[in-house]
Amino acid sequence: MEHFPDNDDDLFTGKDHTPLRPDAFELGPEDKVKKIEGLFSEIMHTLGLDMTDDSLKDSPKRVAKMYVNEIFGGLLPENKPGVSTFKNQYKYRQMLVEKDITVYSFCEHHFLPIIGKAHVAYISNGEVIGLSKINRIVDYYAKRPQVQERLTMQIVDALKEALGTKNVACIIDAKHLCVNCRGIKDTASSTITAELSGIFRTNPITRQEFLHYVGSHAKFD
Ligand SMILES: Nc1nc2c(ncn2[C@@H]2O[C@H](COP(=O)(O)OP(=O)(O)OP(=O)(O)O)[C@@H](O)[C@H]2O)c(=O)[nH]1
Ligand SMILES: [Zn+2]
Repeated sequence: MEHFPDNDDDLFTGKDHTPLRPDAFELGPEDKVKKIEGLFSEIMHTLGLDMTDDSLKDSPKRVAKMYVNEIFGGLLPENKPGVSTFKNQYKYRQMLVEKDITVYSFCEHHFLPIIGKAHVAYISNGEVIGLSKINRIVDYYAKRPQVQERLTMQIVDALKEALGTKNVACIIDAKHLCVNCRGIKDTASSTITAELSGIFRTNPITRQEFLHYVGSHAKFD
């Protein structure tokens, strides 16, 4: 079955995709920490917690710092990793796959963790990228309130832009704690998303080669 409609999804749009307000960066990181600290203290107080308790009193500040600088640090453009490329002087013409990249993200519906693996592939158009930069791109976009579909597309878009090729693919297999530990409480299920661009979308042999390397049994055609 064809899952990929023939539209312009191979084109790099330059869009970030995360729904940010135009004034998203009017407050600097330090002011954001201060504001979130006050708001989170209010949440804890409302839950009935004694905010003078020695163990609890610094939690709002801890949470605020963690939100702004750590788990949602990918909302700050200055944290976007530099992805300088260099010439493919070794003339390697085959697929490169960076597999089992750790994904720690947070679901934007419940603000609970999404934990899994990303597998990323590209075929060089003359430019190559340092391997660790692929992991860094995954981590940058993961550190936002996310849905897995958008995260997968952002990784592919960022690599298309950096490498100047549309021959990029990403599969993410992740557990959503909002599904595992609350709501339906299904601890076994995980979610697979696949963004396949260029030849990974149009050529079933290239697609199967990628799936073979990452050990996926999923069928895409
Ligand atoms: N498409 C998509 N859905 C997600 C993702 N992460 C969480 N969700 C789902 O978002 C949905 C939110 O549904 P709602 O009905 O508004 O929220 P809810 O009442 O908390 O839903 P339940 O989890 O079913 O209790 C849930 O079905 C979640 O499983 C994601 O990355 N992608
Ligand atoms: Zn959720």
